[in-house]
Amino acid sequence: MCGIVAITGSSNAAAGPQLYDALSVLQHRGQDAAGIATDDHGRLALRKDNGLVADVFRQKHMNRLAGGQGIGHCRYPTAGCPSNAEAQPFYVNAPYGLALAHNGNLTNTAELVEDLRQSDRRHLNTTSDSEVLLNIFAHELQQKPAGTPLADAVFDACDGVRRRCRGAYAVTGLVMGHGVFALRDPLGIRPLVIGRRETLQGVEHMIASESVALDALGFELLDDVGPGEAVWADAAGQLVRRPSGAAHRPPVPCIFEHVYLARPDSMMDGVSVYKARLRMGEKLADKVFREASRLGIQSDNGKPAGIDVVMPIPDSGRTAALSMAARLGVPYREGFIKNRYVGRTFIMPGQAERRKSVRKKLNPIPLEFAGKTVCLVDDSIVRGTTCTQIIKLAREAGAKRVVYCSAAPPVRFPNVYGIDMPAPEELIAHGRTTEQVAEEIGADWLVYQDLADLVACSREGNPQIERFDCSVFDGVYPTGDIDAGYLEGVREKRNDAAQTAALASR
Ligand SMILES: O=P(O)(O)OC[C@H]1O[C@H](OP(=O)(O)OP(=O)(O)O)[C@H](O)[C@@H]1O
Ligand SMILES: NC(=O)CC[C@H](N)C(=O)O
Ligand SMILES: [Mg+2]
Repeated sequence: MCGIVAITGSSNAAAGPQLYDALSVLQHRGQDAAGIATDDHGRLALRKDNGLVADVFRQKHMNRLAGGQGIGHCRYPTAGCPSNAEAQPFYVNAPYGLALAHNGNLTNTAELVEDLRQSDRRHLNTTSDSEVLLNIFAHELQQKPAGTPLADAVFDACDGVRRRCRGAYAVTGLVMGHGVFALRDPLGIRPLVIGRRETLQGVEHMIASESVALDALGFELLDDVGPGEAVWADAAGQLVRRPSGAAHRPPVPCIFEHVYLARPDSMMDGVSVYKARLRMGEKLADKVFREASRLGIQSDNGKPAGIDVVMPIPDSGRTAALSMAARLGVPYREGFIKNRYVGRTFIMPGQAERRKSVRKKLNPIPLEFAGKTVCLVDDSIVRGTTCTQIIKLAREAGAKRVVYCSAAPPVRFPNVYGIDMPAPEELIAHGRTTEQVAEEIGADWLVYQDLADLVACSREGNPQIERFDCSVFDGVYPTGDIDAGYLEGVREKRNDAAQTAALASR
């Protein structure tokens, strides 16, 4: 995942600062690089670099990011390399001058690179799949005869992208001197929402990965961009939408957005992430009741499975822990305090950095642990970096027993749609039973959510969604183009050793 955004509108005299604010609200989606491109009366202003939003943009950059429309991106690298050359937005000067920001991963990049070089005679300067996507779009737009109304030409170019590109893509783009566009892949794997704001000067539109960005800037959530849908918005406040043939079908969104990636205060495809996480906690409590009775776990304190307290693993474990504690009828306690200046560890590149950061990020309050059976609740266990260290900390702080609960099922399969889980052997649950994972992480008892329950938690938010991308849990890749050879290629290119080497040479 990455965060993407676009803003345009009649009264929008200063898109730059607003894009900056939107990106800081989307920071949790990508901490590695950030960029903004604005249309300063037909002249492109672009600033991008590795780093957090607050570090990449200095006042002098903001002064240069003038103009009333533009796009922004914060990056979590999941394809190509972590160099600042692959920070986004990408730009090509023809036709019109185009900039593009992408969330997701293409799954046929190698073939597209060949086509772009051989048939389309286009130059690619990086290893980024997003640069490929921009060049496909640019080539398709270039094919439209002069005089075609621009929104139609952009929509036809989006048809071309859908025809040629496979995988997951939520896109915002800027057509210099004209307007902004957005596109979501035919399954709608990655999220994208449209917002609208009315001012005395007219109507403005914003398109963003998550609705929290709209909230923060005072835009009203109009709708989600539908699966396969293309959207055009211009400085005159016009919004035009072209649903794809598949748009009347519900999306197949990535369920991991609801588990971990998205902020809880976001709405995605009609689902409140917060409510979905509350339901996850309730279902997890039900699973604890079921498993405790199946395994005959005795209680020595009159509470379910003898659990004295429920504690969240900050931040993303918090919502599920809250409702789980209530359902179990057990006190909820904050046993770990988070250092607010350390970002998310899972989306950091490189395992060494992630491991160091967990300890810098979380510190226990010993009095909450001494002599107790503690139930630690996290949203998910992926590589096991967080839980292994946390359980050790809980024991050092005096916990008598550690029950570890994951609001998501075991993550056993790689992700190919824009989450950095490339190598199955790096996933702690890969090839291990729940009991073996418990032993590996040092838990006395480990409880995972069932997949059917997780899906039910998300579906309850929008029953029209029939299917989610649950590939990291069940190995079913909804785009239908992923085979063992492809997965092996991803593993080879992006395993931890390969990424550590790439980071060292960045
Ligand atoms: O098993 P692992 O490989 O450690 O991955 C899972 C952990 O990583 C994430 O936390 P993170 O620190 O990224 O973000 P958060 O503050 O939003 O919880 C997630 O919430 C889990 O705690
Ligand atoms: N996670 C993402 O959405 C990444 C976008 C793009 N594939 C990149 O690696 O830069
Ligand atoms: Mg976490």
